[in-house]
Amino acid sequence: MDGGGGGTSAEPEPVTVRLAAVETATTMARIDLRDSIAPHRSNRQRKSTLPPSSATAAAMSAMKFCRECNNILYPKEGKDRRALLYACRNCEHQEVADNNCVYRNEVHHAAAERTQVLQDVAADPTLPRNKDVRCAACGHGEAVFFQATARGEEGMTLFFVCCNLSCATGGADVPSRYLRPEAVADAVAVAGEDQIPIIDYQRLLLDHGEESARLHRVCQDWGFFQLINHSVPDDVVEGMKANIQQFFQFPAEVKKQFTQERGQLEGYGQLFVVSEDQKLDWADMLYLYTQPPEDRNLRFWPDQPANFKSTLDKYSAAVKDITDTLLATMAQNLGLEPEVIADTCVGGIQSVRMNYYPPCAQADKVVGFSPHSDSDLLTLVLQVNHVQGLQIKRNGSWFPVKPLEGAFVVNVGDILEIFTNGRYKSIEHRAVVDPKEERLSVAAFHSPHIHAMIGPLKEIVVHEDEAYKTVDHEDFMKLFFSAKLEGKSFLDRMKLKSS
Ligand SMILES: O=C(O)CCC(=O)C(=O)O
Ligand SMILES: [Fe+2]
Repeated sequence: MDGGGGGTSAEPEPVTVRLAAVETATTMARIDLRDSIAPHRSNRQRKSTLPPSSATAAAMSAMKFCRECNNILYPKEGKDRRALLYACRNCEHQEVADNNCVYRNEVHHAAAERTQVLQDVAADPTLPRNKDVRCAACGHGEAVFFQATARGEEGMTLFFVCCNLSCATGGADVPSRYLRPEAVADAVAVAGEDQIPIIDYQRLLLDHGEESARLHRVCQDWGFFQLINHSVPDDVVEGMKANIQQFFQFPAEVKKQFTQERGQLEGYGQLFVVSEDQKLDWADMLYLYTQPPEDRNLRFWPDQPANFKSTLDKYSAAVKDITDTLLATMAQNLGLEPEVIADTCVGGIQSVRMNYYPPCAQADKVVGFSPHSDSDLLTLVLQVNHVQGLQIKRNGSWFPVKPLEGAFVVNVGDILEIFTNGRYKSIEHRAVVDPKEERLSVAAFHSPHIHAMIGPLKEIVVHEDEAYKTVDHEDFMKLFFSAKLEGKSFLDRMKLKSS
């Protein structure tokens, strides 16, 4: 089942309904057989590329007129003389062309200011759409387009308006469903404070003394750590990053083939969309069940990029392997036989959630991923690009995590807190959004098998009271979803009153 803040989706419309402008100015005149197509340029460069100077435009559009009757001369093939002629359609006059260029189409590409574009144009259902363009400002892959005369320019201008709302509006119009005033109110710990602890996986394997003792303390004090020197091969990690970046760049119609089914989590969409008036996270996700392999529903696994499935397969196995090792070490640290936890993980459930957080010009008014704790045993998060956004609740304020290149951010989930009767802490965390750049992450959630009982391990509570209820895994998930849907703290529901 799900780890983390997973949920149901009544209307899993992806968040990518925001926009920016890409403008293409098309000036028609006489063809020079070599069309000139200027590459995309930034706003700053734009002034020098758009529009063509009036002198150039005039030269390109110069027309010839009949010296007998003053009507327009049209280009015509002169078969006898094997030459290009200009002929009058009113009288018999014709003359040999002094230049073989009869038509020239100049296309200037430039990211433009939105001087004339109405803000809701991207939502206009009557306008044609194009999915072969990519917005220079936000990377979004869908635009509406229309033709109009641009002020002070000759010829027609073809306007492309990005369908990414926050992009085109400069963030002025973040839809109200995404506005989260509470996000602004919450204090964020000042930069310069300690970072979350680092655990070296190789040292953990080699010496079961110092590093594993540190791991034990970290799980009690922080509930979060970065795992370096882990065993997932670089090519698998890099392959995973590349695949997921490519997937989220596909046009909406490609991604929508994998859309979640109503009331289900798996697939492409958003989390916990249950009603029209509900606040939404500024994120899209692709959520897949990956282990045990027989639980995979390949209908939701993208078939492009071409090696997506094989990469995720390798990634899933490698990450599960690390998780099993970490859990065995933790069990020993808790004074248990390693099998006590490991046995619950034979046939254990792993799901992978790939998170895409588009940039938002009003980043401090939206939330990428609402505060939550993960409902699993252990989560391993891979940061896909350099943009940070994960924050954990520590000493009452939000503590920004700075992921190390190639490391996993690992966190204790609710089930591990319950198994350990509260010794290990499942920490609330959230993701914030960057004003300019997209952010991507891949979270792998690990839970016991579906028949496991979820409650304090009996070996742990020999001499103490149980602080949490014991329920079977299916009831646990039902409780998780109902708490989530009612916006209640899930762990509080699992706590026994006396604790
Ligand atoms: O994006 C992140 O860094 C964290 C995502 C997360 O917390 C989750 O998927 O449960
Ligand atoms: Fe999470």
